[in-house]
Amino acid sequence: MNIAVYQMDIVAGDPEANRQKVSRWLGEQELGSVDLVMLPEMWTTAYTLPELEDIAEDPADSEAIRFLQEAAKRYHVHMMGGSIAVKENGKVYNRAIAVDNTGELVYEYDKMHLVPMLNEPAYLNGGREPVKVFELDGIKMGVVICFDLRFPEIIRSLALQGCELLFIPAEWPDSRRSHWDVLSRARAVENQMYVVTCNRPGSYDGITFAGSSAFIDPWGSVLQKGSVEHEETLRETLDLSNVADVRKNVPVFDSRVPDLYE
Ligand SMILES: NC(=O)CCC(=O)C(=O)O
Repeated sequence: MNIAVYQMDIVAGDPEANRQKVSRWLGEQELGSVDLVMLPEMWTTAYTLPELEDIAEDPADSEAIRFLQEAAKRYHVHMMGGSIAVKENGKVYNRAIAVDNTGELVYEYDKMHLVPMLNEPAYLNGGREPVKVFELDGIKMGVVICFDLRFPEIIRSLALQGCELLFIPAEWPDSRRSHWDVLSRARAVENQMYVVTCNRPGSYDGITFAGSSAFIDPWGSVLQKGSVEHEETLRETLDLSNVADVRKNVPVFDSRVPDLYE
C-alpha cells in the first residue's frame, strides 16, 4: 500500500482556509500511484478549544466530511482524514474519519482519552465506543488519536482484532517529542504492526508542535521520518506481508497468557 502523509501546519480556527490548503496540496501531488492519503489531528481548526463550541461541524452536514469524500472520489485515494471537531447532540468530539476511494465513509472514531495537559476535558467529550478495525483493500487497519498513544491497551485491542496497519493523527507538542518517538515505535514493536503517524509542525497559543511524522514497520524500524519544524509530504510503500513474517518469527500473539492478566 502506497501512503502519502501530509505533515501539515494548520491555520487556527479557519476550516475553510484549511480545506483550501489541503485542496491545493492534493492538486500539487502526483497521486497516481498513491492508495491512501493521511492528514493530522484536528486539521480543520487546530487546538482552538474555546472556539470549538461554535466552529465544530454537525457530522450530518459537515463541509469537512464532504470535502474528504469529494477528494477521495476525485483522486481515487482512500482518505485517512485525520480528525476533525464535530458537534453532536450539543457535545463536541474529536473524531477521526476514514473515507474509501469511492467516497464512502467507512469508519469514525471519537478520541476516548482526553488530554489534561492541553485542557481538552474542559472543552471536549471523550468517545464511549470501543475501537474497531476497518478494512481497505483487504488490509485490516485501525486509528487512534494522539494522546491515545499512551494507552497500550487500546492499541492491543486493535491488534487482537487483527489490525496490521495503525494510523495515529496527532498534534503532539515538541516538549514531549521524546515520548512521541519512543511510544510510537514501542506500539509497532509490541503489536507487530505498521504504525503511520501524522503530526503537525508549527505553533499555536504558545505551544510548538513536534512534526516528526513517521512510517514505522512491524519490526520497529523507522522507514521514514518527517522534520520537526516544517510542513512536508512523506510517502512510503508498505509491504503488508511483513506483518505475518514478523508475527511468525517472534510469535508474541501465540505466546500470550490472557487468563493471567485480562
Ligand atoms: N493532542 C494530543 O493528544 C496531545 C497529547 C500530548 O500532548 C501527550 O500525550 O503528551
